[in-house]
Amino acid sequence: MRRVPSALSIAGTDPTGGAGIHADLKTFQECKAYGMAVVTSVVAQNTKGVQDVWHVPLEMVEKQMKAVLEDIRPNAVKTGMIATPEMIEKVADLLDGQDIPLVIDPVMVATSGDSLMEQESTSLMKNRLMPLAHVVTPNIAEAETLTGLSIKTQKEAEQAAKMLVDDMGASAAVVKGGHFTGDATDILYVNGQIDYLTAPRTDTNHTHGTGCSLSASIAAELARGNTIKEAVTNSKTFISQAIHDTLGIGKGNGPVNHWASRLKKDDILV
Ligand SMILES: Nc1ncnc2c1ncn2[C@@H]1O[C@H](COP(=O)(O)OP(=O)(O)O)[C@@H](O)[C@H]1O
Ligand SMILES: Cc1ncc(COP(=O)(O)O)c(N)n1
Repeated sequence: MRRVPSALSIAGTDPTGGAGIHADLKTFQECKAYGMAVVTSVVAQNTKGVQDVWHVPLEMVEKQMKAVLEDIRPNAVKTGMIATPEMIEKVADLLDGQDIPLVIDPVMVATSGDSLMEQESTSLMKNRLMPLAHVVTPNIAEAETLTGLSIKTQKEAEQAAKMLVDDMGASAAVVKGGHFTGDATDILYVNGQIDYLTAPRTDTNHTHGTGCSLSASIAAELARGNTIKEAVTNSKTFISQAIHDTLGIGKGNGPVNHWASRLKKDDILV
């Protein structure tokens, strides 16, 4: 019998497979963790945008989480889209005290610009979820909403990362620089130290699900027993390859290539 680490995603759906739990499960598999998923919201979306959202009733979110947790103890958990204040509270209550490494991707807006979180959720995200986070992974806009800072420079992104940890209680923060210009530089703040993780920017609009996939990779790496710094560094390599080796799927902002690192030329259909 083989033993593998397991990782759980608590997030919304994307029927085109590029973002949300679909991206998370693909990433867990690629990053060698057994993948599990609790659905928070069913989202009718594609690479062009979000058409509709249906929130799973609270008691069903709770039942899904309990079904997993009473049977299989995940080695790491990640949260993605948790849209309403009530759902944030419920998820936080169920994760509090579990002592499982937790990655929080504070999903607020899709790549298409459509909102995925109610505005009233921000304070609960800050007060209830953030203190439970081993790693929180906002993009620039999300970091601005959480900290109230205006982030135009990397120094300001550093300041936001420090606030998320020193003032809001996360153990580590990665402020992602995907929406800056120039190299794709993410700022990691952990153990009182700032690190810059830089990759060349790929000239593409196929970035649907980049944030989901990066945070899922960090969760899988933590599940495998890596330190936060190792997990974030390895995940940066994973996402950079997945963005660079683009698939060209969909009519809008297409998904990343989760199996880029092992895809051979012959596997590509033309
Ligand atoms: N065009 C790109 N080329 C290379 N890396 C990118 C590109 N766009 C985003 N990234 C990287 O993808 C990850 C997700 O970042 P970002 O796009 O900012 O998050 P989100 O999807 O949450 O908006 C980060 O590691 C970021 O640096
Ligand atoms: C269900 C769901 N969760 C998250 C995102 C954001 O995706 P991205 O990683 O592009 O920010 C999304 N479009 N849909």
